[in-house]
Amino acid sequence: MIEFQSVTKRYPDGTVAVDDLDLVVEDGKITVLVGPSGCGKTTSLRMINRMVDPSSGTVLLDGRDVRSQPPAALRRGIGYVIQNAGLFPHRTVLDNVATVPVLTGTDKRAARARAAELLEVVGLPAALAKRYPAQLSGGQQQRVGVARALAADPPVLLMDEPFSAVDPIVRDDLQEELLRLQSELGKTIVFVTHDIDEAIKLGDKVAVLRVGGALAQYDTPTALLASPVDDFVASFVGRDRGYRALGFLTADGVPVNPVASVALGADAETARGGLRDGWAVVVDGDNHPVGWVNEHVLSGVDSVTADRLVAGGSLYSVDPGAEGGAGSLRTALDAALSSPSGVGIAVDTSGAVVGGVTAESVVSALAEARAAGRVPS
Ligand SMILES: Nc1ncnc2c1ncn2[C@@H]1O[C@H](COP(=O)(O)OP(=O)(O)OP(=O)(O)O)[C@@H](O)[C@H]1O
Repeated sequence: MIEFQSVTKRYPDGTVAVDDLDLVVEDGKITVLVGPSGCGKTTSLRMINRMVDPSSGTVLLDGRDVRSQPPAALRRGIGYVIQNAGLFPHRTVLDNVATVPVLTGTDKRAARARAAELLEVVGLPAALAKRYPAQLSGGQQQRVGVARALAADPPVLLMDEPFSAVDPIVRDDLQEELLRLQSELGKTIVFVTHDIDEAIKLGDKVAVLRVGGALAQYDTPTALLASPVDDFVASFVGRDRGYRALGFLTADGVPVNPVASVALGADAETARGGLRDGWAVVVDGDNHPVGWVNEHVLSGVDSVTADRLVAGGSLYSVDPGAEGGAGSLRTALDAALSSPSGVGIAVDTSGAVVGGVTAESVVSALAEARAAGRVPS
C-alpha cells in the first residue's frame, strides 16, 4: 500500500505543486491521478520513487517512509513508465528490456530470455526484438516501455502519461492491453493522465487534483460520474458524464432482435426482398458485418458488391453464451446511434452478427434500471 500523509511539495521558487495531500493507494489496483496541467500529478508520482522529496509530510510504501530507503534500492521495487517510453536509443529492444535485470545482477542470457517473454506478454512480435527503438512505431515503443518496467517484476508500477503521445486508436489498444495485463499481474499501479476518459476507463479509483495541488475528489469512476463533489469536478468530469456513466451499466435488459441481413455478392433482387424498414446489414462468409444496403445502393446494380455499401457504425459486442455476457449500455447505444439504419449491430466474440439493438430499447432499459434503483444518482 502507498500512502500520502499530509504531503506538501514546495519547489525552491515558491511554487506549491502539491498541497497537503492525503491519499491511500490500494494494493493490486489501478489508481489514476487526473487533473488539469500543472496540478501536481507528476510531482505526486515522483515522490513515490524519490525522484522528488516532499517539503513536508510523509509518503509510505508498505508502511515505511520512502525516505528511509536509498533511492536505488527503493526503485528496484518500482517500475516507471513515461511518455515516449524513454528507451535507450542505442540499445536493441531486447536489451532495453533486459537492462535493469542485468544491472541488478541477473545473468545476461537469463535476462534476455526473460525480456523475450515480456515482449510477448505486452503483445510485441519476437521479430522486433533486434530492432532499435527508432525503428518502431510510437505505440510499439510504449509497449517496450511497459515491458522494460515489468522486467524486474516490481510490485509497484508508476506510469506518467504513458499513452499520451500516440494516436487515439493506438491509445485505445494500449489501454485495453494494460487492463488485460493488470488482470493477470495484479500490480499496484499509479497512473497519471490529464485525460478524464482514460482515467475513467483505467482507474479502479480516480483522484482528481486541482491546480495548486489540492485533492478535489478521490472516488471510483462510477461515483465520480454520479456525484461530483463540486463544480470544478463536475466540469472536469465533463458535460457527457451521463453518457459516460452508461459505460458502467450492463445492457442485460436490452433485447437483441433478429436483424435483416443479406450476403455479400447476393443478387440485387434477393437483397431487395431482404430489406426491413428499408435496410439490411451485409455479411461476409463468416457472418461478419461489412456494411449496409438500401434501395438506393441496389438501384441499377445486379448484385451486392463491397464498393457500394453504406458504412456501418460501431459494433455492440456481446458474449451470448456467458452469464452477464451483455455489453455496456454505452456500447449498445453508440452502436444504434451510429448505424445508418438506426439498428445497432450486436456481434459475438468471433465478430459474427447475432442481432440488432435500437436506441429506444436502450433508453427503456435505462428507465427500468433507474426505477429498480440500479442507477446511482
Ligand atoms: N522543478 C520544478 N521547479 C519549480 N516548479 C516546478 C518544478 N517542477 C514542476 N513545477 C511546477 O509545479 C507545478 C506542478 O507540476 P507537475 O509537473 O507536477 O504538474 P502536472 O499536473 O504533472 O502537469 P502536466 O499535466 O502539465 O504535466 C507546476 O506549476 C509546475 O510548473
